[in-house]
Amino acid sequence: MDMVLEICNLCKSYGEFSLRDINMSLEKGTLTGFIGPNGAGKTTTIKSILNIIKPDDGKITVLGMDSINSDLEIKSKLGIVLDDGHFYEDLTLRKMKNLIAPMYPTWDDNAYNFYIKKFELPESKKIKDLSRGMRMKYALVLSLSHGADLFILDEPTSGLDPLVRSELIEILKDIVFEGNRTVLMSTHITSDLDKIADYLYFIYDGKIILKGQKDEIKDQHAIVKGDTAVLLPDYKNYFVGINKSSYGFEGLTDNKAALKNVLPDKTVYEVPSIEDILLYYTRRFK
Ligand SMILES: Nc1ncnc2c1ncn2[C@@H]1O[C@H](COP(=O)(O)OP(=O)(O)OP(=O)(O)O)[C@@H](O)[C@H]1O
Repeated sequence: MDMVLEICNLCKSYGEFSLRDINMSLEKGTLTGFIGPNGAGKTTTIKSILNIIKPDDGKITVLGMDSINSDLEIKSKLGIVLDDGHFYEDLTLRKMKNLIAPMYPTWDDNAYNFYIKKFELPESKKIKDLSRGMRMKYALVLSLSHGADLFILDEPTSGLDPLVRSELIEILKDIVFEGNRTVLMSTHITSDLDKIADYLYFIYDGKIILKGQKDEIKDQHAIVKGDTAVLLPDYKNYFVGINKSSYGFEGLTDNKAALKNVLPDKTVYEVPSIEDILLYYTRRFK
């Protein structure tokens, strides 16, 4: 398997918060969703990958290179979209491009012109006059024009209206489509990942508590509903969490196959959304 990012035992502490033994591997040509509640450690992990902050421990290899020793070479091959955008606000899109292009030996002006048109960006507007969605698209155009192999995006869809969000999601889908480019994106908007993610990493309080192929995770879990009377005494072993009421129970199982053997047919099993999974795990660890 061709790995474009490998994180081994990454640790970083800020006072009471600790990122603990984060391990992550990204396979070329895939899109990985990095999810978790506020303050879980997503941005800290991403900033460690980008060598913006110094980890206390661990090793990060990006595109086969050490993240600290090969910082500049790695940056030239990354597409980065962070919340605190790194553009000169008073420049127009065209002027900003003219400033950035010479920094990349691989810059492709035809690609730039193609994507500027495709994403319908107004080149003569100033950066400060762009909407949030336009900024995201502009950052992606620049990354695509210098031939980035790995796209690292922190909350790219937050604050965007549903139409612009779905447009951006289509763009990200296209980016990985040919199998040569890889995307890691952190997000709170899990419905976006339901549509496009190949892999998921779920971080909670500085620790990865669930990871794997999205389809496998969804297949292994189920939202289960039924009459409380059918629950066996050891039912808790099968559930990540369960809510009971006078109408019956609803819970998330992390072992659908085993539960189906012990609970009767009239119990209902539904495919969980990523949001369901995130909520049940967050409540369990709270
Ligand atoms: N420079 C810093 N100094 C001190 N504490 C920090 C610093 N940066 C982050 N933290 C703390 O580290 C923890 C993790 O923050 P981080 O930004 O990585 O979380 P996150 O998962 O990206 O959250 P969100 O979804 O809200 O963006 C938080 O408790 C935060 O307050």
